[in-house]
Amino acid sequence: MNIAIVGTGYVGLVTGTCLADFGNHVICVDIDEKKVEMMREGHVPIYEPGLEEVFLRNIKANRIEFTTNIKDALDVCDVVFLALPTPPGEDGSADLSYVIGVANQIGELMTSYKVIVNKSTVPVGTADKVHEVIASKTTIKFDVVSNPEFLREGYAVQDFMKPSRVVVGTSSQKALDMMNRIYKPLTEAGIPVIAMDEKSSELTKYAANSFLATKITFMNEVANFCELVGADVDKVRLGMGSDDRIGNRFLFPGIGYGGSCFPKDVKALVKSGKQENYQFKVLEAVEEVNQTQKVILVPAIKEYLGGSLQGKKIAMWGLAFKENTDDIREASSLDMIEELTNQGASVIAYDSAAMPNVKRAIGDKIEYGDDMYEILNDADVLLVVTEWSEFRNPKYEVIAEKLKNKAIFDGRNLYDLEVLEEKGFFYKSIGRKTVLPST
Ligand SMILES: NC(=O)c1ccc[n+]([C@@H]2O[C@H](COP(=O)([O-])OP(=O)(O)OC[C@H]3O[C@@H](n4cnc5c(N)ncnc54)[C@H](O)[C@@H]3O)[C@@H](O)[C@H]2O)c1
Ligand SMILES: O=c1ccn([C@@H]2O[C@H](COP(=O)(O)OP(=O)(O)O[C@H]3O[C@H](CO)[C@@H](O)[C@H](O)[C@H]3O)[C@@H](O)[C@H]2O)c(=O)[nH]1
Repeated sequence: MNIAIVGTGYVGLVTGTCLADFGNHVICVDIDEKKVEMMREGHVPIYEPGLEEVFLRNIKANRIEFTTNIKDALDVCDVVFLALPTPPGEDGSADLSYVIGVANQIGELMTSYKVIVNKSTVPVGTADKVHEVIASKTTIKFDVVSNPEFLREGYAVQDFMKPSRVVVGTSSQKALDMMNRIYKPLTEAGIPVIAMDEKSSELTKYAANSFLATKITFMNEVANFCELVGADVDKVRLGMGSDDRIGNRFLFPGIGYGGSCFPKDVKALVKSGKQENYQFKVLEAVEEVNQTQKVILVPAIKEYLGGSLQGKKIAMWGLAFKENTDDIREASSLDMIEELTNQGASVIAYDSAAMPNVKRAIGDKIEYGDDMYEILNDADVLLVVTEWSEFRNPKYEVIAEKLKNKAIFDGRNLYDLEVLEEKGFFYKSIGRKTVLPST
């Protein structure tokens, strides 16, 4: 099948590359000329482990091409996926201007029947809006489908190739048949395609992300309570998660959820509720708790350092919102940097992937280092922010030798309490006993 992908970011490029790998001919469209040029030259413009190999394989097989001209794609493709940004507007609702803008272009330029598939995360009713916009520009037949994407950054290719399900929202049997053809390689591997109406499909995406954000936030509150009563959240997590009605995944407490999706999607669902005079009380609380959780270690560092952060130097391991990505959107690192520097501390950070993005965002507000151990020189304490594997088994002797104080504040619970106790560190993590040095 000939497939167009409009918007070649995380979702679009992964979708396009994987659909090409299923044997389709894919044309990727993006307005960013630099990005298109890079892709034409065989470079993946985003940091996504595992993507380059599949990308290059399909370029070599001439199954994927790139253009800035949407007309080129519309002339030859039967199915047009929209993978466009839907950032939060000023009031928290999803900004649909990219999606509606491209819908207008499609209406003006299409010359034959098309299935327009919306992969962006959009509020309930967007498929109807897109339908209206296109229909106002053309008399040619078309269908609009909602097909939300559930991939995670850092695991995007495996999530696309082996999702737990594919959700397809459409009221057109013809469009559903085409979607079933596209996803046949997945259904043949036992992955269900769940068909439903457009609105239910659109809401499924927000409900899934909001539920996962709630699950994490609930565990963060349990962790905070564990600290007050002397329980260990890791044990509570195992005890709870073994009940398969609860499940072990997304129960890891930490320094709040970030990224380009959970924060914006929770906000957008709260806003959609308000527009219907409905108050999502649980989600409002989730947002509030998450904001506090992101900086929860700052007062602990301040207390450890004698009640003031003025003139103190904090070494930070990790800046990305999670491991395996260079993405810093809504990353807890940024909230902590803001809070620490506002209180007079300086920060020196190391992250193997996210430093260029942080430099672009906040420049020399902090210092950067190329070596995870060198940034510890003369720092007062170590703050672990992202769960990159390279931080999991560090050289404790080097940390102890370089830091002014043998103190680690860990937002990801990476280390064993017993090991840190034996090594003589002060060690504060989330929802577990604080390890105090014996002397
Ligand atoms: N990033 C994720 O992990 C993820 C996962 C699931 C769903 N989503 C949703 O998918 C959508 C896209 O997210 P993303 O992270 O891929 O965004 P992104 O910002 O990485 O990519 C969007 C791309 O669209 C391009 N673009 C903008 N306007 C355009 C236009 N008029 N024509 C052609 N291209 C245009 C941009 O240049 C950019 O390359 C959002 O709604 C997001 O919420 C994202
Ligand atoms: O047990 C957990 C799991 C995650 N997180 C945090 O939650 C955030 C989001 O993590 P993750 O879900 O792995 O990353 P995303 O790439 O943002 O993926 C989410 O957002 C995407 C965009 O909508 C969806 O497609 C995915 O299904 C959904 O998992 C990060 O800050 C993580 O550190 C925790 O604190 N504890």
